[in-house]
This record gives sequence, structure tokens and C-alpha cells, in this order.
Amino acid sequence: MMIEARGLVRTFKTKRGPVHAVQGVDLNVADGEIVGFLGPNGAGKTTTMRMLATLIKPTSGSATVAGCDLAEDPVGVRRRIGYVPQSGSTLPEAIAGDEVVDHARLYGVDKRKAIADGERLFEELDLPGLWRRQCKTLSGGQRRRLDIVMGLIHDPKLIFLDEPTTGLDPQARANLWEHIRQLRRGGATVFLTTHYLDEADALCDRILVIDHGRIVAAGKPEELKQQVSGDGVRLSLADASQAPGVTKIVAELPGAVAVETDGDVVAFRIPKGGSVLPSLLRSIDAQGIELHGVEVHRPTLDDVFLTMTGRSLRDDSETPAPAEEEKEAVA
Ligand SMILES: Nc1ncnc2c1ncn2[C@@H]1O[C@H](COP(=O)(O)OP(=O)(O)OP(=O)(O)O)[C@@H](O)[C@H]1O
Repeated sequence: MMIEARGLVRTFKTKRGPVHAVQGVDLNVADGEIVGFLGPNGAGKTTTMRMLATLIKPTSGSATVAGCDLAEDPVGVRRRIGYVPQSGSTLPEAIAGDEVVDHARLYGVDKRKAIADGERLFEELDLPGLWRRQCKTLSGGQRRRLDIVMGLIHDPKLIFLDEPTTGLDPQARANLWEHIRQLRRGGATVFLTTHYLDEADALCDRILVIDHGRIVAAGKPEELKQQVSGDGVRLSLADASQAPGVTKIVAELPGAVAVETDGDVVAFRIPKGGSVLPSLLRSIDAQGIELHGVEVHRPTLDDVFLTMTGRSLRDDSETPAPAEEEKEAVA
């Protein structure tokens, strides 16, 4: 096992009282896996990752990371891991290649080897000809790949990536996913945090979902989706004022759960969504209510999150909405 953590807790003391950022996390990451840590803002992803990377001490709990005990041998852990923070770690004015070599030398890598390995990683991560460039002149995607080179230069077995693709355009994200898959092919284990459900789905062998400092779901993306009962149905109404009438009809359908209204949309979950639609549409029509559209979809990771927490984890915005703006399920 590359990571084995038991009962990790981290409480921050603040002027306004204690913040219970991580409240008893158990997790396992096997050798060679890409594991995604998914959750909304403030769920405790970064804090958990920083504990596992020895950057902050757990308030309680224990872990073995890359074969070393976190509390007994943090230096051993640090030598065997790479950590790429959310904000990156390169200085804007610095020369890209110099940053990489300096970073490698912190880990005791000799200069000649650092240059050779760095130049090879620049090729592998699609940064050809950029060794002498100032970091600030690189594009967002290039800078993120440079951050990853910094995390890899001492040849770690385990690499932590905190939100590796936040702020990148879709093409740069897809490109970075491919590089992350390549790391695994090279034998590394990857543990990453993300807000993006599609990223977790496409890239990760296994997903851990965290909310309010606790793991609420764990498994392969497909397994998690199978836990959600039924398909999602969304009805778009011509007139939002008719939502209560539609909600009432939907609530009476046998097997309908998670009925939710948001303006002119009524959404719910139901087994065999496609086959209940004809009679549902007849009932809605019989009430004289006009629909603009109907969608039925197989369970997504967002549905998993909704089922586990009663809240939606949106994947369509750069910055997820604050908690008070999140949709509430209608009882
Ligand atoms: N140094 C700190 N002092 C006080 N509170 C902190 C500190 N670091 C994190 N927190 C709080 O702990 C909670 C968890 O934060 P954390 O950064 O781990 O969440 P996250 O899931 O990584 O969120 P994001 O997706 O926004 O990065 C939040 O309420 C945050 O405000």
C-alpha cells in the first residue's frame, strides 16, 4: 500500500474558535493507482493532502506514506514523495530550468543529473525549448506542467497534485490528464485533488469523496455511480410558476426520489427513467402544463455526491458556488 491513513484529524485554532477541517479520515492508496480526492471548497482535501505530505501535523491519527511512518519518519516520507501545491512553486522572474535544478539539489540530486533529468522531463511533459524561459512568460498549461516537473525531479514513488488543472482550458486539461496517465505508466502512484467531476471520472482509477472533513464515498467511478439508484430526470417548464404543480405530480410517482425544484426546472431520480416518461408527460399535459424540454440521464458523479450529502457538487464553473448558494433538496 502506498498510503494507509487511519483516523486523521486536523483542527485549526482560530480567533473565532476551532475549525474542524479534517474529522477522522481513513484512506488507502495502492501502488500504481491514480486516486482522486473530490469535494467542494473547504471540504478538507488540501488539509488532508498537506498532512500526508508532512507539511502540517495531524491533530490525531496515523499514516504510513510511501513505506514510512508519517510521525516517526517524516524526512523519509518527504524524500519519497513529490508535492505540487495548488498555487505552484515557481517564481515568476526565475528561469524555468534553474528552478528545476535548484529544486532537485534541495533533494541532494547532483547538478549534472538534475540537468539531464530535467531536460528529459521537459521533453516528456511537452515543454521543449523552454528550459531558459522566464516562468512568467509561460502559458498556464506550460506553467502547470513545469510545476509537475518540479514535483518529479527527484524521482518520487508517490506524487501529490493539488488541483492540477484548475484554471486551465479544456484542451490543456485533457493534455495534462495524458501526462498524469504517463506518470502512472512510468510506475508512479498519483494522489490528486480536484473539483471537477469529469476529471475524476476520466482520469482516476479510484475516487474518494470528502465533505465536511469526512470521507462520504470511495470506489471506482463506475462502482460509485452504480450505488445511485435510478436515472436522473429534468423537466424544463415553460412557466416557472407551474413548478409546484409538476413537483406534486412527480412526488406521487412510485420510486421518485430527490425531487428538487430550481426556477423553471424540476429534477428527480427514478428507476428506469425512460419508461416512466410517457405516462408522466400525459399527466403533466392533462393539467394544462407546458414543458420546454425533458432530459433523462444515467447516474453521474454529481448524483453520487447529491445522494451522499444532499447537495450538488457542480462541475461547470471554475469556482464552485459558496455553500449558501447551493441547491437545497425539496423535502
Ligand atoms: N491554516 C488554516 N487555519 C485555519 N483554518 C484553515 C487553515 N487551513 C484550512 N483551514 C480551513 O479548513 C477547512 C478545510 O480547508 P481545505 O483547504 O483543506 O479544503 P479544500 O477541500 O482543500 O478546499 P478547496 O477546494 O477550496 O481548496 C476550511 O474551512 C478552511 O477554511
